[in-house]
Amino acid sequence: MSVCILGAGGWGTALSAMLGLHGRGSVLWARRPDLAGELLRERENRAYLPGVRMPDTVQVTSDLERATAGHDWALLTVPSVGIPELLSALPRTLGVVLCAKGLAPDGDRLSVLATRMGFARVAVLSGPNHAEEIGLGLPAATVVASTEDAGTDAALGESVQAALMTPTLRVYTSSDLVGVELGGVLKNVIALAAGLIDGLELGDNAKAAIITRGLLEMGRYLASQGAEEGTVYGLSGLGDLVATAGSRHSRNRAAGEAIARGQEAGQGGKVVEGVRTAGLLSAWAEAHGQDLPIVRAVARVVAGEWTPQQSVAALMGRQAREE
Ligand SMILES: NC(=O)c1ccc[n+]([C@@H]2O[C@H](COP(=O)([O-])OP(=O)(O)OC[C@H]3O[C@@H](n4cnc5c(N)ncnc54)[C@H](O)[C@@H]3O)[C@@H](O)[C@H]2O)c1
Ligand SMILES: O=P(O)(O)OC[C@H](O)CO
Repeated sequence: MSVCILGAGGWGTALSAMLGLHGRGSVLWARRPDLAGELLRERENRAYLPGVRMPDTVQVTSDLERATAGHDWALLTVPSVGIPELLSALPRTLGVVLCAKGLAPDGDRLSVLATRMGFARVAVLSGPNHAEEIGLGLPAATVVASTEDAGTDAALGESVQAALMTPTLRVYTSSDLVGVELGGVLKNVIALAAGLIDGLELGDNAKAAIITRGLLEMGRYLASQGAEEGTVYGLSGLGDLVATAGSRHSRNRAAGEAIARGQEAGQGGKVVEGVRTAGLLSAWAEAHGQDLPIVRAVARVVAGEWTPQQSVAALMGRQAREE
């Protein structure tokens, strides 16, 4: 069985390479014909995932119709900003597995957007999964969530689980689409905050505090959106927060560190989802009278309204309270 992967950045490339390591086939769609040509020639994605070989079982194309032909569902591995455009070009009968850890332009979940656009079979894939490690075949676990609610299809999750489960990737299913999807979205913002602490050299205690209080904030937001209570403590929540906030691979953590050091937040053209997410979530919290102080602090820093030091002072100066 060949897996259709739409998006040839780090994540799409890693999944195709991982499947190839285990003798499984895939077709990888790159939006830019020049990138598709380079991947076919070099068998390595030097811009987005250097050092990972793409086995011959990976087919590459920049033709979307050719990529999806004969496939019942596809993994969508482009950044969240590219999801609306990609969805609009896909047949509504295709099952779509959303892998981006970001929000739609209006702040909605990407799965809500997909359902609104007429897709009846929607799932999300999320977990502590750095492309740099998955692509090399290092062991990892992830979650695919789908549900019968809102017209989506629970069976899609099981198909994805069967297709992606290999000796190096353990895939769990979940019926909590909201919780799994939002865990990956929120953890990027908290990882950015952890990076600010790294860049300011504030120490391990501060980092532990931001991760722990950040997890609480994640749980608060997930609950407000109807997620199940335990999901934030699973792979897509706590698991991904741990993997990201302490990682040398994380672009979100590294962006926070760079900002605190007065450097450019950009990561060589690679997507840093937390920057846009922080603004969207902070605006939501303000509009709904919700308390998301770490999200707000990160949003203000990335918008240039606060210095990193001001964000620390704001968080430390909050009113005394019970844990
Ligand atoms: N890199 C990881 O370890 C990892 C792991 C899990 C999930 N994710 C998520 O997957 C998504 C993609 O991340 P990535 O690491 O692959 O990004 P990346 O920065 O490595 O690459 C982005 C790719 O998407 C392409 N692209 C940009 N805009 C596009 C558009 N409008 N339409 C089609 N293609 C477009 C770029 O040309 C590039 O090929 C993000 O939401 C990220 O949070 C990443
Ligand atoms: O590099 P980041 O910060 O986008 O994180 C990558 C993955 O989401 C980790 O699970």
